[in-house]
Amino acid sequence: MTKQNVLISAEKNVSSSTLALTTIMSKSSSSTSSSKPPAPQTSSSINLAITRKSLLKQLEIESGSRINAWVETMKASSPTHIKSPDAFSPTEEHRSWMVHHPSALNMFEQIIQASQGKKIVVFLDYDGTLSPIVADPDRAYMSKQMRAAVRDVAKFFPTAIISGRCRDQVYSFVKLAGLYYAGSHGMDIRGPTKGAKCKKRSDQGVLFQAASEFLPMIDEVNKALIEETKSIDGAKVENNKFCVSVHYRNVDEKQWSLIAETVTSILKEYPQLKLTHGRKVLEIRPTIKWDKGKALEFLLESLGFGNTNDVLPLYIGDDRTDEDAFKVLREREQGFGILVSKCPKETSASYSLQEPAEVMDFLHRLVDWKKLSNLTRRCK
Ligand SMILES: O=P(O)(O)OC[C@H]1O[C@H](O[C@H]2O[C@H](CO)[C@@H](O)[C@H](O)[C@H]2O)[C@H](O)[C@@H](O)[C@@H]1O
Repeated sequence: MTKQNVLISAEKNVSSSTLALTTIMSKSSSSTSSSKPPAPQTSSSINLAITRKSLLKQLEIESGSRINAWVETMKASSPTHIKSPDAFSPTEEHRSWMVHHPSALNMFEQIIQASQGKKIVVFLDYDGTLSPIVADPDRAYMSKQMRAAVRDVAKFFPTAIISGRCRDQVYSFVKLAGLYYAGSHGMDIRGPTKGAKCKKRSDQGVLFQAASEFLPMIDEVNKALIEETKSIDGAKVENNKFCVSVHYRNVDEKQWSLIAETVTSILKEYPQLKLTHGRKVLEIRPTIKWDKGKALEFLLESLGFGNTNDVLPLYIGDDRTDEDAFKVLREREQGFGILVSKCPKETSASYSLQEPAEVMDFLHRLVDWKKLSNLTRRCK
């Protein structure tokens, strides 16, 4: 919807407010009609015109400032607007951030120390964690080396991938059967399918779907978003089954407010859906209380670690939506959140890694440590 359309719908609202106001005014004038002469037509019309004008102005300001707020957040969450620190000369801000969120590679010994007597469970986000961020979401492939690292980790530790993407899509990138997959921001969870020969792989082993009743609504919104954004150059709508992503990475920044307006005006018709921010993407999701943090808790429960301290969950992710999982770990005082980021960011994670390459190093170290400790145990 264009700005003009937003104003048209605002005007519709004003018309009904004005109508209500007219009714009140005419009621109050009729109740006093016996004692007072009706107000002259001209003054009433002038008053109404002024009220209508100021209401319209007010609505325009409110709608405009809401869009501005969205655009500001879109800019703030876009890497090009964040000053990327030089790895060799980090800024003061970055240095002090690193004090609070040190590198998980440098803190590896401490992490292992904390895992003594506990079972490590590994949770991994996909985009920006296992695969580098690229312009085309359909081509966000993970490297063979990364796949091998994840496969090795899954041999030694229960491992889950929790992504904003549709579960089947993540599986088509990762292609590893021995893992748990939680797609659509954790709303669609499937267990490992290793060894199973089933044609309908995608339906097999489904453990939980938190938002099945939203499927028709998500489909409808997806179609509306495709239709309304098709004239915006570079915009891309991705159907993630229980949620929808509207990408603006390839949209000219001057058009970002148009994207925000279009999406928010469609969502006005769907109060059961909410809008959140990702990396140059607007994400439309059901308002249910389910997120990556809930998915993490669900998976721990399914693995038999719901009510025990014998577990050390490690969650590695780069995005705002991963913060829900980092918060859960903080609240449970269990395990560690590891944020993948080159820039200082507000986060509930304990540690940091700079990029997917460092994530791969971290996974290798976990595997090497486990192999060595198994060997040492056997030799005793
Ligand atoms: O939870 P995640 O696995 O991190 O998924 C979050 C979103 O990731 C994808 O978009 C992001 O990665 C794209 C490929 O690198 C990039 O082009 C886009 O700008 C990023 O926002 C995915 O396409 C979305 O559907 C996910 O919600």
